[in-house]
Amino acid sequence: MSRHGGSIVLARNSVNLNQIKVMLRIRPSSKKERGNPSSKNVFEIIDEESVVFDPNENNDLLAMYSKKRQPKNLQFSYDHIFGPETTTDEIYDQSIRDVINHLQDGYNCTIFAYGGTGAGKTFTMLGTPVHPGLTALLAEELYSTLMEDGIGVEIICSYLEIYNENVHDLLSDIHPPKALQLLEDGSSVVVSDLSWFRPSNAEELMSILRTGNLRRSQLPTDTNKESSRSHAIFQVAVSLKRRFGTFCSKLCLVDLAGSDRASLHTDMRRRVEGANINKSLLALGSCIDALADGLQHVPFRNSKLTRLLKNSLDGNCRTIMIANVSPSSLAYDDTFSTLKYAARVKYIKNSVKKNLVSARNASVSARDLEAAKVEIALLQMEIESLRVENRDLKTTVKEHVCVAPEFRDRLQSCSPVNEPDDDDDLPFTTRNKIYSDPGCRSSLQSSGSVFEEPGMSLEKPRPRSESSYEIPRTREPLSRRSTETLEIDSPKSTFREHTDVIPEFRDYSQSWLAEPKQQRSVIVPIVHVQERQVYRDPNPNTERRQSLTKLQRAANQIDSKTETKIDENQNRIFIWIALLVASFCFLMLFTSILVQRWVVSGAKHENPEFDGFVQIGIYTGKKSFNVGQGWNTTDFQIGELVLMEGRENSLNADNLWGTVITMYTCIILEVSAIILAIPVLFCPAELILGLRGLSVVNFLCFLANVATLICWMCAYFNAFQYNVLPQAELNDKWSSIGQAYFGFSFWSLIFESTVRLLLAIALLFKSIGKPFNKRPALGDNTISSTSA
Ligand SMILES: Nc1ncnc2c1ncn2[C@@H]1O[C@H](COP(=O)(O)OP(=O)(O)OP(=O)(O)O)[C@@H](O)[C@H]1O
Repeated sequence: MSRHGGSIVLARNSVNLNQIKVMLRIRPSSKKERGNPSSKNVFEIIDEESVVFDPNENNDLLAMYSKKRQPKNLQFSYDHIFGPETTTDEIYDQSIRDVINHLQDGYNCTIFAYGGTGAGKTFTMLGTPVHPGLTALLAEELYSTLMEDGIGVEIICSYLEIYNENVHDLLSDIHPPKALQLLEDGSSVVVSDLSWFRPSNAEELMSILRTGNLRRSQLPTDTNKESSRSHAIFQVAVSLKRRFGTFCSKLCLVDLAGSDRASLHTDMRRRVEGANINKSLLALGSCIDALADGLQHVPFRNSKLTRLLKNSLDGNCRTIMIANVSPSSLAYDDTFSTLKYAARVKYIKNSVKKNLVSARNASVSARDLEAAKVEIALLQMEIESLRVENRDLKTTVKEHVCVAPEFRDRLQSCSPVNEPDDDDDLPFTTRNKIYSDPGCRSSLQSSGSVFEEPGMSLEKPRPRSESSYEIPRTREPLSRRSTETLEIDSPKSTFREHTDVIPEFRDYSQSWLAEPKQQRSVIVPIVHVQERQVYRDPNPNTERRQSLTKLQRAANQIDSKTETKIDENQNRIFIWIALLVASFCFLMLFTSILVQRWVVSGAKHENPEFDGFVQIGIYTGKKSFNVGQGWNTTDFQIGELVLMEGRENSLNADNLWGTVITMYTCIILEVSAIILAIPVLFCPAELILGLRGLSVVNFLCFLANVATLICWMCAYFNAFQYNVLPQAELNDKWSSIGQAYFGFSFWSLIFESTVRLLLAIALLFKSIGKPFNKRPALGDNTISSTSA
């Protein structure tokens, strides 16, 4: 019972969540109202939930008998009454803050401000820079609360107005604004071609809102110099991914246009505007009446406003109505009308449900559809942003280029039109998995490790063996890049993991990009990465982790050995030179043997007119004497020299045998040096013999040469210096004592030995730090299965 006798309680308070929450906000008197003597306060606030409209004045008796209009003296109760002193912040704290929790729980929410023109709707919803409205406060808290979750939160927004019964997109740049269509979609209405934005923070959301406000139709009225001539609906869709599903909720913030008295306007445009505003508000009133009376038919289709607010009034939505009123009697009719509206709204019941899109429960219902619509809007946003990202990437790709055949091939292989032909031949599922990974390209691009240049010929890797492929070596200038084989046991690892884990890949891409563009095509790869399926661990996580650990270890080993790897191209040239030098040396040795002029000894006669000499080889010798009748030449066997009698120092057999043995050793080693150098040319050095092996062989050649030379020097000093002529010629007054000197064969061998020694040193020098003959065993630079 009211303390005001005769007043009627038109609204009752309720805590039912399905009911629309109705709040009354009485704004402070404006300057104009305060300055008007006929203006008086029409409210008496009883408590937080009750207010008396047009209360009886104290001099009741006088009023009763005077001709003055009788005060209505009506008491209204709402969920909350906010007096003129209450700030928007306080309203937010007391009644609006819960909206964030509802959104988080997956409930749709609508807050709409209702009231006559100049009653304070826009002030409440949007506010001013000094007094932020509910939208700003909600936006701030929405981001600060939801973004704490981090991953799985998406917020998008749209802003539209209904002006003269046309729906305009306030965020569209099209001018004049295009009238958008409303499409019936089951129980709800969708605005076609409405643009949605994804603000990343509250400030961005507010700037979107401000942009929309600038485009909103406004005109000054008698009551309000910035009167909104359209109904504005700002929508914020929220998607929250939770473990058990995705909550999709939507917040609608509605700032209705104030009712207008068309008769006050002479301007035709203003009259039409006013008529349309009133028409839509009337339609809203009819709907509220029908809903409050529980009628079967609610005339939502009578206006665009009611069609759009249908779900907020009659559907799955938690709705808050803020009835804005002026305290002044100057807005008496508007205020009374608003109070009645608000009181009727209290009787409307909604059916509020959570919008949970569950993977398990896929039954299609109205609320699922509602959630799906929000989801669709979010996905459309995502598509749009991906389009932009794709365009940016295409631009970036023109400046960055795929850095290695392996990378490029993989990128190529990601494309369905460019599947590698030999993919099926790959022995391991690992490789097939990588090649067929459709996310490969995007993951590579987003990793920032790999780039692709359109127009560049993409060559395939040259498999070294059926389970290996090529990747570029790093830390070498591109022009000197060589081939190496890297074995990595990575049965389940993706290519992305390769690029992430092996620093060489990244280094390569960086060095590649650092080179001038015209030089980039000179790519001589190659490191071979051999993927071997080693693990049979059924637990993919363990396997993956082990694989990554192994990759990391392999990468470290590559790092430490990079400096010691052989540049194959350089090696080939070097080995070619070594082979030519070795062949030349062998030629010298062969010529030495062929010429058989190791020692040449003069033969003097007592008669100085006579002349002669003896050429001494390994097996044979030749004597030439000129006794005045021309030269007389005879061959002889070296054996004869050994067995020769009458010599002061005979040429002993040891020297001869030593020469024969060392000479044969020379021949064998030199031939083998040539033979061994040939395969090294055509296979990786480490795999066959290695440079150091060749160096050793050449050094042995040198030693054999030296041994031969020593034999000859011994023979020279022991025998040839004294006498190489038989007794008969001695008797004929011939003598060779002290006249021997080294011949062509000896000097040729000395020259060859020197060259051979230099070659051996060069090979040794070149092979420093390289494996001796074979590449290291598999376990040395790969990770064997046991190492895990
Ligand atoms: N609670 C308040 N405190 C201070 N000033 C207020 C308050 N409410 C409204 N005003 C002021 O009253 C004027 C009219 O307010 P507002 O524009 O919000 O009205 P409205 O209901 O949106 O009007 P219309 O429907 O014509 O657009 C503005 O100058 C605004 O600053």
